[in-house]
Amino acid sequence: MRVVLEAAGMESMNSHWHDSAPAMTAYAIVLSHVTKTFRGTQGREVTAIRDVSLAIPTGQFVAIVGESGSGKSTLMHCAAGLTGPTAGAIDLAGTNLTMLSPAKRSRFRSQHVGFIFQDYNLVSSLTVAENIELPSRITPGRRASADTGEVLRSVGLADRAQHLPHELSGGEQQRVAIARVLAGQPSVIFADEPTSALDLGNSDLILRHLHHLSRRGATVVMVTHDVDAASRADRAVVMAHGGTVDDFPNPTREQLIDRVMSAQWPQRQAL
Ligand SMILES: Nc1ncnc2c1ncn2[C@@H]1O[C@H](COP(=O)(O)OP(=O)(O)OP(=O)(O)O)[C@@H](O)[C@H]1O
Repeated sequence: MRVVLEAAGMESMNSHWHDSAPAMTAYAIVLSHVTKTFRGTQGREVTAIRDVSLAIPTGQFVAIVGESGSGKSTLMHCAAGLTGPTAGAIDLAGTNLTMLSPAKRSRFRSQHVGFIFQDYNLVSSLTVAENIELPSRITPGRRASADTGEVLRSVGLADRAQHLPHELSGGEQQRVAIARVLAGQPSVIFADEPTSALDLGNSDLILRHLHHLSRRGATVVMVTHDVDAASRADRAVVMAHGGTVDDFPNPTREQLIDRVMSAQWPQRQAL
């Protein structure tokens, strides 16, 4: 572990995670000094994340938590290879993403990575079953998918296979998105605010599935501003102003509320 942390330049930031980490040697994701700057209209630049280093062991369920604008989505998009960093290096599932062309990066992503988005991202013209089978049908080299009926049963939607997404509630659509990930069996899963539009029961189900997936060996990165959801992860990395400011193993809701608020709004102490 020390070797990778040193490579990522992050020994001190992760010291308490380091102390309690299980004896894992493999890392699914390593970000080394990653910066992402967007050039907006009229040439104005916004640096969304700055010099971020982070190492995520294989099989860990990690939450990236922080206030709006802190850089969570940008970090996730860089780590998943959806966008290239301005500086720094990203290693995902043993492959240096920054060395790949956009086309190769896209192929790599479709073979190894699963996504769950806040707005479900289902293809509206395809049935629930077709949405679940789509990634393995269009991706050469993708691992054989699990049985569609079986994964639908596991998310409580066995009787909805032939329905279109608009015939389902938001919670049910997110359960289809989880079923799609279960079917594709990716080694790394990125979830961007997967529970923010859901009621308590559906949120709980999604979080249980994410936890279960990580226990089966998948690495799960969940971006959220919901500290309740984040406290269900093995680890929470707190972001503020484009950087990582803390890193909690087995985070509690109270720890996260306090750290997120003090990082983003230091002036509140004076009130
Ligand atoms: N394409 C872009 N062009 C210009 N600026 C951007 C772009 N994407 C993000 N930003 C800026 O980068 C910063 C971080 O944005 P990001 O979406 O990563 O934050 P976030 O923590 O995910 O926020 P939220 O929780 O509201 O989604 C913000 O100031 C945002 O305005």
